[in-house]
Amino acid sequence: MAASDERLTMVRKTVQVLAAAGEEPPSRYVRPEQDRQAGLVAADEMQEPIPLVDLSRLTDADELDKLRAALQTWGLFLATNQMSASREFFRQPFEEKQKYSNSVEGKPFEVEGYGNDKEASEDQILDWNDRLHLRVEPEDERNFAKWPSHPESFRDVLHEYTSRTKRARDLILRSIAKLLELDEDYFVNKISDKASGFARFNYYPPCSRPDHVLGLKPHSDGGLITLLFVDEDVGGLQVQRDGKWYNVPVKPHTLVINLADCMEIMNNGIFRSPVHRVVTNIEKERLSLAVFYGVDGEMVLEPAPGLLDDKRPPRYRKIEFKDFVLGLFEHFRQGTRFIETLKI
Ligand SMILES: O=C(O)CCC(=O)C(=O)O
Ligand SMILES: [Fe+2]
Repeated sequence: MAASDERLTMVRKTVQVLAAAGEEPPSRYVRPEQDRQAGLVAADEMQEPIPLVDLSRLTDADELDKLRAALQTWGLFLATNQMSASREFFRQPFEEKQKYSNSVEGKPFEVEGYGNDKEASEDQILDWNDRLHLRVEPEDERNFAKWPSHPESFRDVLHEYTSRTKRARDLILRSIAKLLELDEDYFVNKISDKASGFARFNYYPPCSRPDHVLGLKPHSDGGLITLLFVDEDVGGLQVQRDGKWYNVPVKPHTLVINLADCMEIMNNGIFRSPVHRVVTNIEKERLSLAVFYGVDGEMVLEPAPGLLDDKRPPRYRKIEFKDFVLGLFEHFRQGTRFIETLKI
């Protein structure tokens, strides 16, 4: 094994451990000079705020209009909901969290579990976050060995929460189909009970150099839609529009819902999957819970035929979902977007 391969299979320290040591972020986390010059944390406040959509009123025309406006402008919107993300897991001692680790020395990296994102090359700039990543869909493929048993309520709360987010997913997919004048069930019928769903608990410790590192690098999510629950009083999520960064407002008991790349392809780019990032801060830790809903493993991704005609040709190449996933992870690590390579 080459020396560099050996280094990559070693278990990396979590960001939480680095932050607790109180040192400056190691060079592997520092963004390139050109990113830092632009001011890494800087973003504008939104002039017109993102609409707040009431999920229980999406049958009304005015609520649907709000959804359209939000998707056209930002690709994401806020939705009222209730659930408090549990901090308790990340507050436990390191050894306790390691029981659910995604990287055990000498074994291949696992997609599910606690730890860092996979490090695929030495030039990959790392993100200032630790995460717990768990499959929630299909329900019969959940790997409970990776689901924390402490706090005791963790499994029940996540199960309850994701049964609600799944209902919200279907409601939103139907509303988007309506806006596009497709059959209301077009997107819902494209996926089955085998469609994927992952919960990603992101933990961002305070960082001594917010001007040098990012909590999460610029990216768009890969699936259909993402339902994101963010910490009540700690901002950090920013969304890009026309090359500029904007702070996404923090509202208690509210979800941020954003479209993801598969949805952008399927709606032929009418509604985009927004590029977003997370910046760090010196004082406060931050937690978020993203539930990513995707499609079936066997699916072929392509723009909905009902949206195409002579004047509206397909803007994306057809691709099998399994090839899409491979491209997605490769590009995410490099900080680029695979969907760009599919544009016609
Ligand atoms: O922590 C956040 O606010 C955003 C998380 C995110 O974008 C992701 O997990 O893909
Ligand atoms: Fe994201």
